[in-house]
Amino acid sequence: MTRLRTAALVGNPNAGKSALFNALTGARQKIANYPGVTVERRAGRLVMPTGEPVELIDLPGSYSLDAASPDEEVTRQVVEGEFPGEPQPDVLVVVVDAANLEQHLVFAQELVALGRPMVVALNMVDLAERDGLAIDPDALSAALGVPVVSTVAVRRRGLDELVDALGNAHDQDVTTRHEVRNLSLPERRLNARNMARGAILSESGQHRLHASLDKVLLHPWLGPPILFALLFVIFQAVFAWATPFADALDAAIGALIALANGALPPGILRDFIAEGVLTGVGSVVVFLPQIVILFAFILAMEQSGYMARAAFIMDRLMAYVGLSGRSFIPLLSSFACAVPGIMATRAIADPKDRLTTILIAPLMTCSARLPVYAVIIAAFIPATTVGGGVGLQGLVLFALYIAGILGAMGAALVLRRTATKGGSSGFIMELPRYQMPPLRDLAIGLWQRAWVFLRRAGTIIFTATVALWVLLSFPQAEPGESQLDASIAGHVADGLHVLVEPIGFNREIALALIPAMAAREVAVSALATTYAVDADDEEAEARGLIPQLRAGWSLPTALAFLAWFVFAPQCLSTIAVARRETNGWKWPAFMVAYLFGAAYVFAGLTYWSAAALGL
Ligand SMILES: Nc1nc2c(ncn2[C@@H]2O[C@H](COP(=O)(O)OP(=O)(O)OP(=O)(O)O)[C@@H](O)[C@H]2O)c(=O)[nH]1
Ligand SMILES: [Mg+2]
Repeated sequence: MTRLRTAALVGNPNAGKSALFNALTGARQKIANYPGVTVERRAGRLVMPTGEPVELIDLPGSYSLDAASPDEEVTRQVVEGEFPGEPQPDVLVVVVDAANLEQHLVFAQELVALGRPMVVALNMVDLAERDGLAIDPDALSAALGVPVVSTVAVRRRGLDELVDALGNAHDQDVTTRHEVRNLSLPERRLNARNMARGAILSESGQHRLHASLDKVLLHPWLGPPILFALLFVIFQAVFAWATPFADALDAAIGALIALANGALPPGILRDFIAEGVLTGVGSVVVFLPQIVILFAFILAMEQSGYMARAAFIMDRLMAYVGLSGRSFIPLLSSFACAVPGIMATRAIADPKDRLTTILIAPLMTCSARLPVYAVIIAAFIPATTVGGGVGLQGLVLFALYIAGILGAMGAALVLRRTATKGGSSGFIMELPRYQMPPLRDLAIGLWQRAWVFLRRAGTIIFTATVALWVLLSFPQAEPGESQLDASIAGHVADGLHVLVEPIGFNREIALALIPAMAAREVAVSALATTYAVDADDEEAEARGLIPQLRAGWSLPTALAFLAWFVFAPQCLSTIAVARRETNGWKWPAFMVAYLFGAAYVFAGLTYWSAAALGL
């Protein structure tokens, strides 16, 4: 008996492979209630009851071994042992959705026909039961000729049995499975229907509630306004609910700065800690509550199954600009961050669709823009309500998100007629069932997002801000001279200022844009640090960023700054991932050029029209 070394989770999209992977290995892979979440292979360690470790591999969902999209190709390669640098998995764990059995058995048969040792995880039996379906795993096992174990990945049910079956499967006799070999697709479909019918013990049919929900939510006229209204509420909440928490964080950071100023002797170290670290990085950290609120909504929409409906609703709009609804999920992920968004395009089969989606993904308002938008809104947009208790600040934030979406749609429209010309493919996406988001998963997801944000603050934002502080602090100014004028950074800013002055940007903005190439939030920390370094005395320094902005910027400048960040591709990670996903520099270079061009034009238009209106 040889030792079991590797096992791979395979199956249709949204079967719960990653949920099983997380439950078995303790990993924290992203799971969400729509197809196409996992787009690359991930390995983790599963410890068998004997104490032996097994490498468990989570794979992208797939409908067959004839790969249609880049993510499905990864699955095919791993399953067939062609993935570079990786041996063929010893055992396949085929994950099927119990409530969608007929459909999932089509691919399962293709896998069985490979004649490899395998176990079937009959997952989501809880949802099947909820829908009034009772399924007999033994009947299914007899029909497929492989062991079948019922599981509920999110409640950790059936995991021990699955692990046992996995251990035994390694020495399976695969010679008894000839009957399913070499069937055509229609034959497999027919077989799947028969097998599913044979395994279903009872069916009471309680799909009605969900069907009627979809009648409303997917209604051609009702669906879009409902989606729109929901997004509107989210942005209202981001401002309304976050304020007390943000104020408390702000006060805490203020207290830390006062503490540092009191405890340390005047000098370079104190300035470094107060101006560079606490003021700079702190100015970004205060936006944590807003980020958390935004993600609470996004995660709940993903887990409940509503997000896939949103893709369905958007499909028509997407078709107008030459994209399919398939692009919606990657674009939606880009609201968190364009990096996973661009990776999610691997689930798009058509190469031109995929390229277009990559090129427009950075226009979706990622969470790194939230601090930039929020600080300008807090400084320049009064916290009043307009008609019927709608908060003006939330409204402006909503408008900025819409501006990003419209920008992306406009860009797609142009690209599809020029650079990525070609017919657009049809929309095929199954709609997942609705379900209450598991609170535990929500909490884990939120914690992960908060942690990503804080880690960025501690690494990339910290580094860029400290580097800027050094350039701002040396050489030191003569008495009476402004520190900014004297510094190296000030001289660099003078050069760039010439370029951006026509679009209403001042020297501080010009300076902040340089380190903000690393990440957008750095624009905020850079401004905070610049004003703190340049402040004449401690009192001016302690006032914080928002009063400095109010005192130093005109409204047209502030609006132009917002318009700039709707478009500007200020994120090195996005550029890097675009290079990786398009295998070269051509498209990322194109992306950066067109986005900077658009940023310049739209910031300029905003500045000049605001100025003309006398704002
Ligand atoms: N109720 C219930 N929900 C489950 C179960 N397993 C997974 N889910 C949910 O089903 C959804 C899909 O789970 P994932 O693990 O992301 O599915 P996947 O097979 O990895 O999907 P792709 O990566 O897109 O191929 C998520 O919302 C999970 O919370 C289960 O046994 N019961
Ligand atoms: Mg997955």
